[in-house]
Amino acid sequence: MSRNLLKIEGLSAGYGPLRVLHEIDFAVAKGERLAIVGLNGHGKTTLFRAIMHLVGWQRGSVRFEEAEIGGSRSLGEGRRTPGIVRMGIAMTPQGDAIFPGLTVRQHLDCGAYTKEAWHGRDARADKVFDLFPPLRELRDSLVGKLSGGERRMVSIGRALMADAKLYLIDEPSLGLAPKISERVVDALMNISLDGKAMVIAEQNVELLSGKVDRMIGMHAGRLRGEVGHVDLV
Ligand SMILES: Nc1ncnc2c1ncn2[C@@H]1O[C@H](COP(=O)(O)OP(=O)(O)OP(=O)(O)O)[C@@H](O)[C@H]1O
Repeated sequence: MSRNLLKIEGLSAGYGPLRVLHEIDFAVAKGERLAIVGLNGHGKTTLFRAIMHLVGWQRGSVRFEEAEIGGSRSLGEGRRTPGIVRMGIAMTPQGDAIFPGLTVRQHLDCGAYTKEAWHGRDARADKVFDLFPPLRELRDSLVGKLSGGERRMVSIGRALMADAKLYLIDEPSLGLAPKISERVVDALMNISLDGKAMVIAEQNVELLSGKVDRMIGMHAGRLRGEVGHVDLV
């Protein structure tokens, strides 16, 4: 049995004629918290979107729990987005993708996508409230009325409602004041990953430095190996 939850080999992806990712290789082990760090526009979001099968095109191998979910047409079931979510990958998209007219609790319920997650949604919501205490009070508030930090908590909380084994968190600090970003990141570090894993895409390296297990740099659609923050620019 492999200790890798996710293994990516030779992944290229893009939109129409634009190639954004170039032959990416990396793996994420069970229990690991990994950061993909790089400046805006270098392909972090596209990497997450390729894992979820949401890019214009992709080729190469993406294996999740040893099952192929990558893009080639010959690879069969499990490679379309709903199937990938059901297999156990949950993404918090960049910019939150919230619905202003829904309440906090309604958002959380949206994330309970699988049958098991839906049946256990009250207990799961309770765990999200333990992780993000301000949301407990705000459970019946419309998300459109919340602050940026509270909305980020809702967006991350929604991903935690799925019955997922791998969490992809895209730019948790985006648009937030430094203190709030730190609070959000601390919460991410407190999520228990027993047999699960988390990948965080971020451009603020300082925020994650010393907190995640491993950091890989991304530049112009290529991974640059493990980095300290000095190597990144
Ligand atoms: N839907 C799309 N159609 C065409 N080009 C796109 C699309 N989404 C992203 N791109 C292009 O792909 C490149 C990589 O963008 P991507 O969003 O993956 O980078 P990123 O590192 O996540 O940066 P950011 O934090 O700004 O999202 C950019 O040149 C961007 O303009």
